[in-house]
Amino acid sequence: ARQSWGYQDHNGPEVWHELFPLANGDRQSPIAIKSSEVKYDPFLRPLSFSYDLTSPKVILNCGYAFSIECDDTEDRSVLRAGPLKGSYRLRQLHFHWGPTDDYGSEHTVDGLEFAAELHVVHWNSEKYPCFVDAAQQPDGLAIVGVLVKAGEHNSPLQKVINVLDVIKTKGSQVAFTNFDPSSLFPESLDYWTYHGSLTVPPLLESVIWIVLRQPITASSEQLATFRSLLCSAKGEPACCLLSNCRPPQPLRNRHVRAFFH
Ligand SMILES: CNS(=O)(=O)c1c(F)c(F)c(SCCN)c(F)c1F
Ligand SMILES: [Zn+2]
Repeated sequence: ARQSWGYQDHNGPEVWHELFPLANGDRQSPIAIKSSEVKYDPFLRPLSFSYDLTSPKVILNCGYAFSIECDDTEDRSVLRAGPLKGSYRLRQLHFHWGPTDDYGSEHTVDGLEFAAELHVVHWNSEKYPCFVDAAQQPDGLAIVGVLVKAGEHNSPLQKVINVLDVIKTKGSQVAFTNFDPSSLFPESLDYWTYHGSLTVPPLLESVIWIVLRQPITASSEQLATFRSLLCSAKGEPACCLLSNCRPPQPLRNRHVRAFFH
């Protein structure tokens, strides 16, 4: 069968459109945020979230990233307000990164690339019965994006990094609970918001993006641990997951709104 998608030259973001035509859609993510072109929207509200420490259940290496998967069978961890109507249930969180500390975020701000980016994924549990259905709808998902700058050691992140050696190969997973995803948020919850998509195939255009203005930091050693994960399964020739970031996509007929002046 044809190689599935990935991040190498032969199967990376530049050729995803061959298998996933939505790659050339008109509300693709990520985007390059230009602060001079965003519009302050006085009707945007502060973000409101409440996360239950026991929602996270496992951490897994899915081959193109590692993710902390949460129990989303009931409304225990939700995101509300901000640009959203109704409440969105926490599903999972994961990171994107690059081969060096110089780039690896997906969203960029005024041309600035960050070392990595955290995505906290939620789905509209008021309107849709499950994540898979919500992911097909224009208002189905809400993802909080947090930019990660290389710098100071990040101690809440270290709890996640400590288990990465146990999920080195694609398909491996380990129990991971008693964790508060908001421990990874920066102090300011100022955000930009726009309508976009998943940034991996199938690139579904179902995401209300909420990108926090203030980056968090992680040390170079912590970022290097991300790159030591393997995109190969156990028993296969080892290949490191050096980068899993999609470059910015055309804004087309979209506006980015700011919660702050
Ligand atoms: C925005 N980042 S992303 O890479 O496109 C991405 C993922 F990696 C995800 F894993 C999920 S959850 C669906 C799988 N269980 C998601 F909604 C999502 F949008
Ligand atoms: Zn992501």
